[in-house]
Amino acid sequence: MGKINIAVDGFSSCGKSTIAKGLARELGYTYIDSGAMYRAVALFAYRKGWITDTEIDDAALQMHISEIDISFKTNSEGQQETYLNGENVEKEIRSLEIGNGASRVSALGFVRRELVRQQQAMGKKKGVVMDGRDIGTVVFPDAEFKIFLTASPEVRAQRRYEELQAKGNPVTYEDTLANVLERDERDTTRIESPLRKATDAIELDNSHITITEQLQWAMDMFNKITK
Ligand SMILES: Nc1ncnc2c1ncn2[C@@H]1O[C@H](COP(=O)(O)OP(=O)(O)OP(=O)(O)O)[C@@H](O)[C@H]1O
Ligand SMILES: Nc1ccn([C@@H]2O[C@H](COP(=O)(O)O)[C@@H](O)[C@H]2O)c(=O)n1
Repeated sequence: MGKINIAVDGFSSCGKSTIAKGLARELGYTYIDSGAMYRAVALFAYRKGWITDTEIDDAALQMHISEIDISFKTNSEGQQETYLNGENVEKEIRSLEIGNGASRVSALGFVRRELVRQQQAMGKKKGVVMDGRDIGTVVFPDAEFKIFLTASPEVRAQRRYEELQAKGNPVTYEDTLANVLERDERDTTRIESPLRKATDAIELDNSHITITEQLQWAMDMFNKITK
């Protein structure tokens, strides 16, 4: 079998990018973080003043959506970083605030249609591991291998809290848990492409397994599917 596309979906902060990056590294595939694209759109809208605590100026965002150019580059340490109109925004898009803004702009149909179009173009030649919320259901419904990752909200919040602390981002565990729960609620209940497990996805609850064990599980599944 030639190269395939791999879809990794699941709840916020459950380890999707960790497992997707690991698979891409092992297989020599391209990793694409679709959540970073929604985060970049949110950052663009924040900077323009189109997102407040209570509202989004969706008319303005829609009118200017074609001005948003999102790309990825690999840095000298081999890490993929997100660029918004040529500017490296990797650090800025990882805050809880931008994560929350991303989950708000991602509910807008015109935003989803534009990003899904770009994501499908990236997967045309196969050999892509993409993580997100709608990869197995909407972006690559024909992906040969689909993973649906879960973990308890408390485990996810603790992991994200430790990660942000380590990066010098002074968040509290309580705020991190609230962010995870709020995004889960919005992502699963929105009208446009809500987070769902694709019927042909394989589910993994990684609450009590290590990063190494989950990658081994994914590689075993990949080998079974492609043999
Ligand atoms: N099995 C695991 N055990 C312990 N920590 C893990 C495990 N998997 C991932 N992590 C850690 O959990 C944190 C969140 O992981 P990751 O960024 O991969 O999640 P995500 O689902 O891609 O998040 P987001 O929804 O924000 O895109 C990271 O700090 C990562 O190192
Ligand atoms: N395919 C996707 C990916 C992401 N989203 C939304 O973006 C938010 C941020 O994504 P992370 O993966 O970086 O956490 C997320 O909460 C989703 O609302 C999406 O809708 N579809």
